[in-house]
Amino acid sequence: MKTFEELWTELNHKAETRPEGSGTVKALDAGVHQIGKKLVEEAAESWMAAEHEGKEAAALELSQLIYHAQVLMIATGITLDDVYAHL
Ligand SMILES: N=c1c2ncn([C@@H]3O[C@H](COP(=O)(O)OP(=O)(O)OP(=O)(O)O)[C@@H](O)[C@H]3O)c2ncn1[C@@H]1O[C@H](COP(=O)(O)O)[C@@H](O)[C@H]1O
Repeated sequence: MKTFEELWTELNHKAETRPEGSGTVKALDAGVHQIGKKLVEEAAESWMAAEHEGKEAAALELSQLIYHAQVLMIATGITLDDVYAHL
């Protein structure tokens, strides 16, 4: 298990060190357009799971939505503080 901030630290480290086999590095190389498509896909899957599949399935999809949101932030140079400023 990891927290939002722990995932953020891990993904930024992956982006900096670019380890072999990292899905995050692959996603960043694919670019903002592809990352955005995954974000929308996971948002839709979160909605469908919440409405039809129950809490556990919805939690899984939401974790993937958070992951892709963080990847999009890294790809565009948006920091946690940039986002937190709007909460
Ligand atoms: N939390 C996640 C996470 N959530 C989702 N995903 C990615 O999102 C995909 C899920 O999308 P789908 O459900 O649509 O599954 P899919 O259609 O089979 O996936 P694709 O074919 O579209 O890749 C997964 O295959 C992963 O590529 C994640 N990839 C990584 N993480 C975390 O990020 C960390 C770093 O990952 P790497 O960069 O791969 O080392 C890991 O330790 C994990 O904690």
